[in-house]
Amino acid sequence: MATTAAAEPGLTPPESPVPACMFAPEPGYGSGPCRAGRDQAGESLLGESEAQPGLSSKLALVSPTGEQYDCLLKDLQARTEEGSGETIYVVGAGSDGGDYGLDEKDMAASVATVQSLCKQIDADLVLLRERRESGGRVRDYLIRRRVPENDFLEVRVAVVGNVDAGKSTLLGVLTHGELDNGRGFARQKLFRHKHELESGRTSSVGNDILGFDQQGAVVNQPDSHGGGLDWTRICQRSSKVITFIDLAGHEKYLKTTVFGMTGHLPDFCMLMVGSNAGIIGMTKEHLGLALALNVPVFVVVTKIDMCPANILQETLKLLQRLLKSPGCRKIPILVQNNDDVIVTASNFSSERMCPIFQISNVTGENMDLLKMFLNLLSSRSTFKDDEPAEFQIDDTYSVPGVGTVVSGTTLRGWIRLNETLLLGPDPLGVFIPITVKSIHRKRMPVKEVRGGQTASFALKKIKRSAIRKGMVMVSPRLCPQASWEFEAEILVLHHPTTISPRYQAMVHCGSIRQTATILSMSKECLRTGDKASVHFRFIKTPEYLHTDRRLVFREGRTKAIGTITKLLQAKPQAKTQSARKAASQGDAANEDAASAGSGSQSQQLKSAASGRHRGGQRHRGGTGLNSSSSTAPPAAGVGNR
Ligand SMILES: Nc1nc2c(ncn2[C@@H]2O[C@H](COP(=O)(O)OP(=O)(O)OP(=O)(O)O)[C@@H](O)[C@H]2O)c(=O)[nH]1
Repeated sequence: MATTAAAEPGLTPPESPVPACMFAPEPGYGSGPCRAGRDQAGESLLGESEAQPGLSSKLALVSPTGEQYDCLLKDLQARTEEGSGETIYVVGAGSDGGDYGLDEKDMAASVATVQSLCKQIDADLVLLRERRESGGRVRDYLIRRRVPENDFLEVRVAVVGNVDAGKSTLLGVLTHGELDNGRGFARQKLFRHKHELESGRTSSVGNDILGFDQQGAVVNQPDSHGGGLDWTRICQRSSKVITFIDLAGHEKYLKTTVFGMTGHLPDFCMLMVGSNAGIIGMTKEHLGLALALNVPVFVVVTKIDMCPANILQETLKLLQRLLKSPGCRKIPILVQNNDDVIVTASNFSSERMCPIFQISNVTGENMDLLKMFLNLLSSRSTFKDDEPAEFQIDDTYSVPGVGTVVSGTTLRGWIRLNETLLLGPDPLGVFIPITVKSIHRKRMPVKEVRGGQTASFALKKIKRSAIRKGMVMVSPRLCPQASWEFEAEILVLHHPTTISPRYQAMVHCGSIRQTATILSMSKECLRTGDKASVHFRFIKTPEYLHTDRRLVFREGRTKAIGTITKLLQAKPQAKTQSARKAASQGDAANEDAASAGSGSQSQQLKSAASGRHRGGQRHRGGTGLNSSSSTAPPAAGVGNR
């Protein structure tokens, strides 16, 4: 990964930054799914008649006919669905090539129409900006659907960057609302481990939340005594919650950082760069990782309060050069005002645009722009109501008085309280039935979660030692199968010599993190820059995989990225001692669950253990049964800081 991002600086001459206005948001009614509605509605809607302007005109919202109104409504519905519950809507700018802007009367009539549309879909309208164009005023609105009580829109942002770039400090400032003193004051509130407090280095994957209300105001309020955050209160008051996945900047913790980027499924990646230090250490590595996983990146340049102007300019120049280089192919945009925020946020999920913020955690300069941008980000995950549930586990806990708790991300479908899902695969590839005892979203008890949302589940009658990161809980409808072996198309980003069969490295895929051996490949050997189809085999336990999922394959300085193309069932192999041990532990855990289970659940369990839900076969394997070292989260906190 470093190679993709790293090799190019110096090759591409620096160019002047692209102005944000080149990417102005599309007019509220001029594009997108409305087209279908318009086509159905026929020519009369598209065509501009003397009596009634068409939907592509800037006057479309002034006094639409019934038919036009229905079409506008359909369009808005589709757009809010696509934007996971929200969209940016422009009033006063048609897409018919006419001049932009409305006079006061037409603007008032148009806004009344949009308000009426919003009422129909139970959404609110928030004015983001108003500008003057040749024909009058143009306004950008945020339209956000109201969420039911105890629900909120969720966006995950991975925070990466080199040591001392100011990651933890920025999160402290954003989530606690107090500026830093330049000597580590703000980050104190976030540290999880004693050694992190002493060294100031982040070593594990941390979670912090920032809530926005329907109007876009931050709702976080640290309590006046301990300075802690009441997550439940934040979630109850928020219509959108940003979860920051705070990842370590030090090379020594790169494995954890990769896990955070693959396993926690971020919607976006916030790459932090210290303006005085520039693009050093792990910056390119982290950028390369985000690119490899197709996660859109925005950059936050910190410490502008203490950086001489010429050094800041140099850092920005190198950053833009790096982002534009053939390995990245991004369009860097320096965000300088509210207009730039709106334009970049509306186009951000396109993956190509890369907004750059310049902030100070000490003076708070430009912090409002960053907050506004975060409020406008929409989740990239799409959700279909009828899909079978799938949840990937990224951590396990033993919570006193509660029992075994797993945290992770719901990939699709609904998961409801007291529902029975299949948990697995164990070292034998078996999935066992498991009942969801309670559900928390950001420490808040809820009755259900759906695709795209992170959650923690307290599970009935299972020991924590029987669960490991990378396992899944899925709907029985999926009849899950575990795979020991798979094929992937991979690209070697870096290897000091050549890779050949029998080479072993760590595969990261979602929350799966396990060493795999290369059994065969479509080329004799692979060097940096080579692409090939490669046949892998896990060394410890089979895993639940999907085709088309991205993976990262790495060991030391060797890095490759790829996509799974085929799942393979392996032939049985002689059981080794470690496999026997793992199997016996697995069986013991299953028996625990079985003996504790009652009635139909034990029955189901028997059928599962007898191989009904068994994927793969009996194979050699390691102890696989959880060496997870996570500790119980404090109090009711389940799965989060
Ligand atoms: N003057 C100034 N100091 C800052 C700013 N941001 C962070 N700092 C200081 O920079 C130091 C490092 O900040 P951290 O937030 O610990 O850096 P980090 O990127 O989280 O580092 P790791 O956790 O080790 O990856 C701390 O002493 C902060 O007080 C800023 O904008 N201005």
